[in-house]
Amino acid sequence: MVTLTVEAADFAYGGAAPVLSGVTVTARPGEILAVTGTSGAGKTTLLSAMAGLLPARTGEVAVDGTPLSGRDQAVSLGVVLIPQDNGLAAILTAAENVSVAVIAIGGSPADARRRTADSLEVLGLSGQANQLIDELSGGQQQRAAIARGLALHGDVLLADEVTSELDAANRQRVLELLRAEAARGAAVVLATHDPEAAAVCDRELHLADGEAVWARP
Ligand SMILES: Nc1ncnc2c1ncn2[C@@H]1O[C@H](COP(=O)(O)OP(=O)(O)OP(=O)(O)O)[C@@H](O)[C@H]1O
Repeated sequence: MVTLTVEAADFAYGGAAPVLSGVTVTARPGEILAVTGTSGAGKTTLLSAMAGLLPARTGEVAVDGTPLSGRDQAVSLGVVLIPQDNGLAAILTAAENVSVAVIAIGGSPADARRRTADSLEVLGLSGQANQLIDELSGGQQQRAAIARGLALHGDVLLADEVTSELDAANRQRVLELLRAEAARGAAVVLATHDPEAAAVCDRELHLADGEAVWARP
């Protein structure tokens, strides 16, 4: 079980003014932290920084006290990102997308087969396992990306707008799966503009006007 901390951090792209300034937040094991805000408020920016993809201009992002230096190191520390654009390889099947990711973090082929079948099943995608991503609907692709994220059994799970294309039943199922991830000890962060999704999270950090304030500490 690990804790991810963001300490007095500014996040910016290139030489531009910071998107977010003075952000301090902790993602704790066993909890779901909601990151909310309107479009463009900086939710993806914050999750990218938590994933090791965007360095802090000032301040620090750390996992159990180890400052993040890049995505590969974050992966080795157990930080899993389910990106907003799903990040799936369109020319692979749903099952291949999940299996390749499990093998990339050191899983055996047998492990990958088992975790792939399990994670696709809980997301209701067993019947689509061997379909190419290109052949899936937007909501099915979103669920395949979530399956891939769950199959990695991360210590930190960063979920960026993962319910945006889902119907009510699937949204409910995904929120329950995120809760189960927290229950096994993961620190879960959910970026969302959906107030109902945010409401089932343990705490809520709201982004607005370049700052992060606690809506529910
Ligand atoms: N790669 C980038 N280069 C430059 N600016 C960027 C980049 N990515 C995002 N931004 C800018 O950072 C700001 C925050 O964007 P971000 O994607 O983090 O917001 P968001 O809250 O996730 O929005 P949405 O809900 O629409 O996904 C926006 O003004 C955006 O234009």
